[in-house]
Amino acid sequence: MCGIVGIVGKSNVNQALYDALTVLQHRGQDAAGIVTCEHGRLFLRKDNGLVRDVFHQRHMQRLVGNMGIGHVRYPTAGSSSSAEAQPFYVNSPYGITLAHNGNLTNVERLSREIYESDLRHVNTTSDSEVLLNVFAHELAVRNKLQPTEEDVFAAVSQVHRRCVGGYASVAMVTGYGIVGFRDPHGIRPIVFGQRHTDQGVEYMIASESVALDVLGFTLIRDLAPGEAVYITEDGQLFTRQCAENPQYAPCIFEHVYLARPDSLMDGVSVYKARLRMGEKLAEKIQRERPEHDIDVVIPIPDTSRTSAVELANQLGVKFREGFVKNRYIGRTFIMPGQAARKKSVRQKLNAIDLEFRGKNVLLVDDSIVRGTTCKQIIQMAREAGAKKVYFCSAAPAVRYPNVYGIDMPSAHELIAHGRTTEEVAELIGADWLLYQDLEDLKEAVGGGKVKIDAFDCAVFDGQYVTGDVNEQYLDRIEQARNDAAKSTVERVSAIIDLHNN
Ligand SMILES: O=P(O)(O)OC[C@H]1O[C@H](OP(=O)(O)OP(=O)(O)O)[C@H](O)[C@@H]1O
Ligand SMILES: NC(=O)CC[C@H](N)C(=O)O
Ligand SMILES: [Mg+2]
Repeated sequence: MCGIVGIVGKSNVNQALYDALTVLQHRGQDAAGIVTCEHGRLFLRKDNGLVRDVFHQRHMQRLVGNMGIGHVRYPTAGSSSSAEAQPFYVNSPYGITLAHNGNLTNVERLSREIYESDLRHVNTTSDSEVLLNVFAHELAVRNKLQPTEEDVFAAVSQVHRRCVGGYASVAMVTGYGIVGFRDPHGIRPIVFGQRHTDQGVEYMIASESVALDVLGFTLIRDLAPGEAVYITEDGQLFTRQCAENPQYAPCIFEHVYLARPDSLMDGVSVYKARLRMGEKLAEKIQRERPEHDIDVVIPIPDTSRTSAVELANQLGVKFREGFVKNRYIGRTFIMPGQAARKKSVRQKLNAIDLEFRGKNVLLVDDSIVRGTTCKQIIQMAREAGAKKVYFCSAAPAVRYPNVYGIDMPSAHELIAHGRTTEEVAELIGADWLLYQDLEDLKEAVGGGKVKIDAFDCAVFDGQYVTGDVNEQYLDRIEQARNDAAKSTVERVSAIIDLHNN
């Protein structure tokens, strides 16, 4: 779940891209990049780090041009090296740059095809560079000096035929325009919008609607699964369904954890979905423990707050902020290694002892993935003097890897994999543990005003919507991307810039 943005404006777009990336920072903290285009030339700055650390004034001054794209990265393939920061660039045809959120599941086959049939060279292990090369090849075979929207949409259609997995992407065709496209299952989110200026209408494509809001753009809509939007450099907008058999299956985990609550995603308010998750949890507690002895409900900041407030309301139990979050520490779950993740939970959250002393507390989190957060938090609650510590998760047990753009490649690193709820409760040290039911989560997200009846819920039910994910594939990514394997890749790839391991 990286963050992507593209803007076709009427004046320099560098500042707007930067601002949008800061709003999307929660989607990726490892690397950031912006490329702009002026008079047929590209200006690119990308590196490892947070947006505020990657772009200094001297970079911003050089990023000139009225159109550009940007990216914040949370790696799910290859390494975290700055060589794999995005946007990626290929010089032919036209000079194309691309930023990608998601993960391709047939990247090995595509890499072979690109080399053997398309005669293209890819130098990194990033699936996004592969995606870019497939798109570039499909545009190149149209054989046009000046590509039209028809050519761009035809290339996207071919991308859909060849690529499998999750991909929401923006690509800039130098001197011509910006195209946004979404995979035929709509797994990863992407929206577009517009704003009126004295010089004319400006367009923006982004991962989440919150980026549009903050920059004064109004949301036009989400891209449908398989659909593409193309905005020419002079501001004409075209949309086209480019997939043969699109099927809505957006990733439900966006609503659980990934997205900001103030985003509207596929017409659903993430905030409202999280409120409904709290409501459903309360109903489950009332069903299973009508005689509960909970004195206080305490959220684990940040993401679980919304569900926890509603849960407390419905139960009629006091809601208290028992943990204070250090606002200068980022999200723990999307940090690259387990050592960093473990250390930052303690640095990030501190307990207000008075809220725990002598009480039966119900701690609420949005999800339990590796169990890094809840184990430490439960211990902190006990040290703060809690009598009993109950724990509930607004999402069901995460038991299966994600292969579509969330870095959970290894089933064995998931605390609930192959374990019952009672076993997990014991491991994390909770007196009682309650998970949301999957049907309730689906209802919470898809049962509001806008009805969505299918989701990608693979991390909860092991059903992979693209139909190509089998045991061998899962074994391969587990070997390549478990925490131990990743740390070796990181050490090696940090040494050289253009790397090819
Ligand atoms: O079981 P785990 O592997 O620890 O993962 C789950 C935790 O990680 C996330 O929090 P994070 O700190 O990333 O971000 P937040 O501040 O948005 O809650 C999520 O909200 C859970 O608290
Ligand atoms: N989280 C993502 O969307 C990652 C995009 C891409 N697969 C990468 O690793 O850079
Ligand atoms: Mg959290």
